Amino acid sequence: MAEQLMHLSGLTYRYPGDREPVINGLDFAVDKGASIGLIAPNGSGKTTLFHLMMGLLKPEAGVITAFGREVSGEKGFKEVRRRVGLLFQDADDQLFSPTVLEDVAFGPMNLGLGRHEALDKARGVLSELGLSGYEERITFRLSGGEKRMVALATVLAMDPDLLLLDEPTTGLDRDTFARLVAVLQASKVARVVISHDFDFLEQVTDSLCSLVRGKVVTDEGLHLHRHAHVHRHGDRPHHHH
Ligand SMILES: Nc1ncnc2c1ncn2[C@@H]1O[C@H](COP(=O)(O)OP(=O)(O)OP(=O)(O)O)[C@@H](O)[C@H]1O
Repeated sequence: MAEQLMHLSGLTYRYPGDREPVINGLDFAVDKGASIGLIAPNGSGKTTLFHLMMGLLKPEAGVITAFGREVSGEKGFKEVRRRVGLLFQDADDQLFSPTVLEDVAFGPMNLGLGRHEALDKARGVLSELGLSGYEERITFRLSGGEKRMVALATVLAMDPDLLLLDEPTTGLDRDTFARLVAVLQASKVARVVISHDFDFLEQVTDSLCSLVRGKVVTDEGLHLHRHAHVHRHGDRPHHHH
């Protein structure tokens, strides 16, 4: 059996005051090297699932195992957050330093790198993402698409073992979209990607799942739907795995 990075079992979560749990007895495993697309309707609980995986929300039931250990308390999730990079749906939740370079260097410094090394690391990642020249830009004045790419840089700078990307293509223009696809295709880091774009998921993941009534489902129908969709609407050459 493949080595598991994370495993969720019987996970249940309900927002305060809600009658129905949005995540309801969910099972989900992310193996080493996995590349999973998560496509499901608005409000089905995708973002909630990511927040549970990061320990930002506490489940009312279920077990989360990460890197071979059951995680429950804040100490365990601190370790999870060092090794799992979450790209938030809203880049403004991710960026807080005055300049782009400071923002991207913050994570590596937090992981214990010296300031000089961390800044080098940050410059390297920015360049990889086509963001050379952005180092001294004022973070909060960037455009939506620029913010999203800088947010991705902050995540990649931490060399995560697992990437959780929440709608990473939102607000990206054609060229930036293509750059994101290229970066993800070149990366070996395990990933779960939330997107409503079948074509994008087809290019950057090798399996698909959905959320139905609070549970992860991986059915063949999804793949049929995907290919039908791509066949009808695809206008780019597709990367096949
Ligand atoms: N902080 C919150 N308090 C109460 N309810 C919430 C909160 N955040 C989300 N919800 C509800 O939980 C459900 C799932 O939300 P979630 O953001 O996880 O869905 P999603 O699948 O990521 O949706 P989308 O595709 O629109 O981003 C929604 O009905 C939403 O209204």
